[in-house]
Amino acid sequence: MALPAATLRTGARMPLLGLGTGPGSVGTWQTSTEPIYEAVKVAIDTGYRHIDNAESYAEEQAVGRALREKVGSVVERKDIFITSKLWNTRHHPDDVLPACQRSLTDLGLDYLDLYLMHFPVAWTRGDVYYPKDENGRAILATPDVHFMDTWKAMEKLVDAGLVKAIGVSNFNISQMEEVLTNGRIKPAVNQVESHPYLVCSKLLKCAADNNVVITAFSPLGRPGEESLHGVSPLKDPKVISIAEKHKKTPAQVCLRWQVQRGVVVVPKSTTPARILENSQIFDFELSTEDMETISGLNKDARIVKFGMCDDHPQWPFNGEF
Ligand SMILES: NC(=O)C1=CN([C@@H]2O[C@H](COP(=O)(O)OP(=O)(O)OC[C@H]3O[C@@H](n4cnc5c(N)ncnc54)[C@H](OP(=O)(O)O)[C@@H]3O)[C@@H](O)[C@H]2O)C=CC1
Ligand SMILES: O=C1CO[C@H](CO)[C@@H](O)[C@@H]1O
Repeated sequence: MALPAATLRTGARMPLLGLGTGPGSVGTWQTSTEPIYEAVKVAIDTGYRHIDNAESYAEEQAVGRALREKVGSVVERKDIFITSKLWNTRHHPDDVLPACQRSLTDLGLDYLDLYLMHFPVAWTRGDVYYPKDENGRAILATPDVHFMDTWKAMEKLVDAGLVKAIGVSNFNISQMEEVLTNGRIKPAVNQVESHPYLVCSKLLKCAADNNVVITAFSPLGRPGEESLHGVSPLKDPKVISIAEKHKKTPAQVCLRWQVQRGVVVVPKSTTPARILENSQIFDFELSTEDMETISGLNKDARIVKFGMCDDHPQWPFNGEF
């Protein structure tokens, strides 16, 4: 099964559907990486050809084990799209190459298809992923590292052939424009939170005008953690009604709405039946009216806010998306 793909500014094809491997809200994390190892194998057997990773998920070794079992037998390396992300504690230009090399080693790869700057905010250097002070605030980098300095170090990863494309994540419109204007290499992708309650229409327009592909993270609104964040697009009566009309599930409707407007989705599941369910979104079409109804549900409701660093000048969520 060849899944539909977006074309990056590099000419590479990025499958519109990928498997998320992130650990969910801080505080809910599982200690075992076995579910992700199993999920990646199931996903590849199901036909997924895109896996979304990050150093900070602490799951890249498990993903790497799964890839080693599948790449070369079930799928060729060139036919699978692997993303990783540079974490907030690795923004110092001297830390960028080692961080990328570590992800490559853990994933067992000699190149990444896409490497994203995970957030525009630099935290203090070191191996603690969530460095916090006694008040629970993130310890910021001192001196600060501006994201353009980090970006310049990421450009060198492309020059060195370690990554095929670079991009950003959680960058608001003006931050994305800053990289577009000042970067020698322009960002191929901006990965942001998006679901029917966080539609990001202005960002999508700006991205389309500038040849940036948008990836939606938390595309299902992280069901199961609603008590923590109160965002439940899968329970929205209009989403449910559209799903019933198409004999699909609310999750499939949320994912279809994104891919039909050209947005890449990376739903996470470690449940084989849901991994399959989330892939069955290319055999039906939403009407123009369905698309508009879903876009009309926007509430600018954000799950991933990173309030622990909202005092940083580059904290993105007071800007436009
Ligand atoms: N760049 C960034 O800053 C961020 C990136 N991400 C990326 O995006 C991915 C997805 O986002 P995430 O926050 O995990 O949220 P999602 O919206 O993908 O929700 C994941 C949750 O949904 C459940 N689920 C999956 N499929 C279904 C379904 N068909 N019906 C009902 N429930 C379902 C899963 O449970 P189960 O496993 O039990 O099936 C899991 O608990 C992450 O894994 C990560 O790769 C996420 C957050 C931030
Ligand atoms: O990428 C991510 C950023 O931080 C989140 C914390 O809510 C992670 O869980 C997530 O997967």
